[in-house]
Amino acid sequence: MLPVLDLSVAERDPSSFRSALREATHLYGFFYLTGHGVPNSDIAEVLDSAREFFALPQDAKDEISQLNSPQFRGYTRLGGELTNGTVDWREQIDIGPEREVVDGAEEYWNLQGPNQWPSALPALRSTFEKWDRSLSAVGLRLLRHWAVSLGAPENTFDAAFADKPATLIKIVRYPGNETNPQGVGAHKDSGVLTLLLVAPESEGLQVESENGDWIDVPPLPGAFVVNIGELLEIATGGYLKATRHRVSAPPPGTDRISIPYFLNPALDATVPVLDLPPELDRRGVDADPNNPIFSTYGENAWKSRTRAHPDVAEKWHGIVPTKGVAAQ
Ligand SMILES: O=C(O)CCC(=O)C(=O)O
Ligand SMILES: [Fe+2]
Repeated sequence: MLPVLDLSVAERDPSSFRSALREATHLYGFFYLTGHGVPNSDIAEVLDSAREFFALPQDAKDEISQLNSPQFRGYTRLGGELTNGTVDWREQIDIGPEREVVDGAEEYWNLQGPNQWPSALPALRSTFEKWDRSLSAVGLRLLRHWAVSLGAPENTFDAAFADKPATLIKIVRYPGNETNPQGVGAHKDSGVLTLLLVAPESEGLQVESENGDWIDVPPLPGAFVVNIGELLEIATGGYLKATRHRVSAPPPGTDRISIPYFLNPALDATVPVLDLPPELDRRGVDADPNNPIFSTYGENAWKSRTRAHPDVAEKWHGIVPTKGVAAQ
């Protein structure tokens, strides 16, 4: 089982929390987080809204189809997304920061703009705006602990997130089925840090271990599953690992609901590369020719968004993305 870290311990004993954080993300790139302070009632509210949305008739969901959005926001129906060039069997809403479109935008600046909200569920917007505030606070706290645990000043990562962080929230449902075993294919997250909320009893997430085995990650009540993204791997020269993970489709007659929260810096931010203390080994960043990792967040995001949603990329941007890994 993955390590379980209790963020409330960080208040009274920061150094043991930080060592555990560094070790868990060096060894696994993943851990469960308890003691995060997000109330159970907020957790229940986002999970209930997710269920309410997915229970709407198909045309009420398609009202906010991602195909309407040059910024890759809104609803993707079953079968509308690819990872490793293979179809993922999940439906989802993508929500980002609510900002003005950039005039004459090129490449990754095309990711900035408005969300689409379903008229059938007007409360969804305020529910997820509140969720964004709570989870960004948890994520930024974790980043300060990571910085210190790696021998850097506490505020090392603050600047990249201070102005216009490009957070992405997904609300996802994987229906059980017999024909499409890939809920989402194996991938690394492209940003800095992911806080994943999983509905109780929603199985299917697996994380790749050092020796290539896949470890099951069942939900732990009240805990987030936390993992690091490619930019923290870059920032630490590979000392911290962005680990590949995947979701297999649940058994027929059941489903999986999950809400990943991707804490990302500003689109044009470059996450600082740390000078690690000599005892921490910079084992190098994974070099996968199918998955170049860019140090500017927007470039990394543009790579994964256009690969995961080639229909939006082609319709609005006239591009046929290069093949490769992407799940966001
Ligand atoms: O749905 C999940 O539990 C994980 C989803 C995921 O890994 C992703 O969307 O990047
Ligand atoms: Fe992921």
